[in-house]
Amino acid sequence: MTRSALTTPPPDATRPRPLPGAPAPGAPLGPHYSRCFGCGDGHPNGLHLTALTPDGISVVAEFTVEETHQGAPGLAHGGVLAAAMDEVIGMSVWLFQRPYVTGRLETDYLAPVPVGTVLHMRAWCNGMSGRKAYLEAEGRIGSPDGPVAVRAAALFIEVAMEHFAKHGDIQTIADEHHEYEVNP
Ligand SMILES: CCCCCCCC(=O)SCCNC(=O)CCNC(=O)[C@H](O)C(C)(C)COP(=O)(O)OP(=O)(O)OC[C@H]1O[C@@H](n2cnc3c(N)ncnc32)[C@H](O)[C@@H]1OP(=O)(O)O
Repeated sequence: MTRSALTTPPPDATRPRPLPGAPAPGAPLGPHYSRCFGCGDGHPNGLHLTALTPDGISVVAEFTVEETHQGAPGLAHGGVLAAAMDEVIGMSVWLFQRPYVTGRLETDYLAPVPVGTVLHMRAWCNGMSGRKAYLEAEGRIGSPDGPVAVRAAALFIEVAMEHFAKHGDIQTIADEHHEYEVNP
């Protein structure tokens, strides 16, 4: 992965461990918000990623590239692929039970991704330091061992729940996020 210093963990970063209460290995991860463009099952034209964690600290997910995801004829749009990578990385940082947002996302496109492809994605954390989490993801064509089409590195920043309460409906957040105590 070609990455900048901004998405490279500093020497003092710590490796995350599975937290008590992490989803059981292999159990499906539900959407963090039903209207989320990436994972929401109530979104009319979102990406509808489906995901699980094999180990409580990383996530594997599948994204089926549809006609509505095209950029060039028959091929996935690069921004849509970046959104899918952002989402799977966001799902992985979600395992640490603190609210994070994307600060920076770097993406390498290695091969075109045709409509009809199931992109097998994997995201993991390379280190955490203070409010910063340094994460990485890859997307493989057709199977978990298929050719790598996309790689991403990201810096996520921990925020207070007020970050979401300012523009979102706090009751919806409370209803959908039992992981967090919501005190707007
Ligand atoms: C409960 C529901 C969960 C839903 C999850 C959904 C997740 C998402 O959809 S994320 C959406 C896309 N992302 C966003 O909208 C984020 C928009 N950005 C922001 O809100 C702010 O810029 C935010 C929160 C990232 C940082 O602001 P703030 O809290 O004031 O912190 P700030 O002091 O600027 O930065 C903290 C540290 O991060 C670094 N940093 C912040 N942004 C970046 C960046 N883009 N690149 C590199 N470093 C950065 C700063 O340099 C600083 O470093 P240091 O502590 O070493 O000086």
